[in-house]
Amino acid sequence: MFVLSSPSGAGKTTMSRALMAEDNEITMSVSATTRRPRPGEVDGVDYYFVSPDQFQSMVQENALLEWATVFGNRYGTPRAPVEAALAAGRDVLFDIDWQGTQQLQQTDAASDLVRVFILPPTLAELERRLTSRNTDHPDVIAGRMARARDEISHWGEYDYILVNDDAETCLNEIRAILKAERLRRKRQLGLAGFVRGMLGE
Ligand SMILES: Nc1nc2c(ncn2[C@@H]2O[C@H](COP(=O)(O)OP(=O)(O)O)[C@@H](O)[C@H]2O)c(=O)[nH]1
Ligand SMILES: Nc1ncnc2c1ncn2[C@@H]1O[C@H](COP(=O)(O)OP(=O)(O)O)[C@@H](O)[C@H]1O
Repeated sequence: MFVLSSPSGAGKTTMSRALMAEDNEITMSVSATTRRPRPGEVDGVDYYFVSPDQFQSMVQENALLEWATVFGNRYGTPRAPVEAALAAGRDVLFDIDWQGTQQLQQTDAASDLVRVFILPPTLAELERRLTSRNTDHPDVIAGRMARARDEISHWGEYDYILVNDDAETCLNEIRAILKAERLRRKRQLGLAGFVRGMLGE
């Protein structure tokens, strides 16, 4: 379970899309949200766009692995697709905030979790990226900047911290983390059999 968190605008979506395009062992967890779609966002691909009532039903049916309120909207991870992907031996990529990360940390799957936090090079650059993304009203951008300090204050709860200055460098660092974490002994299923076979036991 590979988690990417960052203040809004630091580059999670950019990194997630690049990773998904090149790595076919990982499945993106598509969150449900009550926020409205941005131009170009596709229902079922970027998010499941749901009403507040639909979201509340998902909470009550225990259909979400974790959920949180961010910028006045509700966001949550549908449980079934994640459990199916993990059961099939696939890795799962989560673009979720610190609240969701803390909730995953409290589940039985905590030892499966790899938590990566992406920092912007500066707050001024963060604001520039939010503005140049051209997807949010200035009031919304101001709200996201106001929350950035709060989000950043949780950096100490993550396993890896990256500064997304140059996008390609940051992507390379993410690839390196993923590679190393996949090589951990506990994640190499079938290794014991491989070694037994090699030793002729
Ligand atoms: N806890 C939790 N946070 C989520 C989920 N999906 C998205 N988020 C977070 O909600 C915040 C806002 O996401 P979004 O509206 O797409 O804005 P953006 O990240 O600036 O593009 C980001 O910090 C996301 O990581 C989720 O399923 N659970
Ligand atoms: N390393 C980078 N250098 C310059 N611009 C970047 C970089 N990484 C991302 N961006 C741009 O910044 C904006 C915000 O990135 P995005 O991935 O949407 O952030 P998040 O998902 O964390 O909110 C987008 O317009 C994206 O193209």
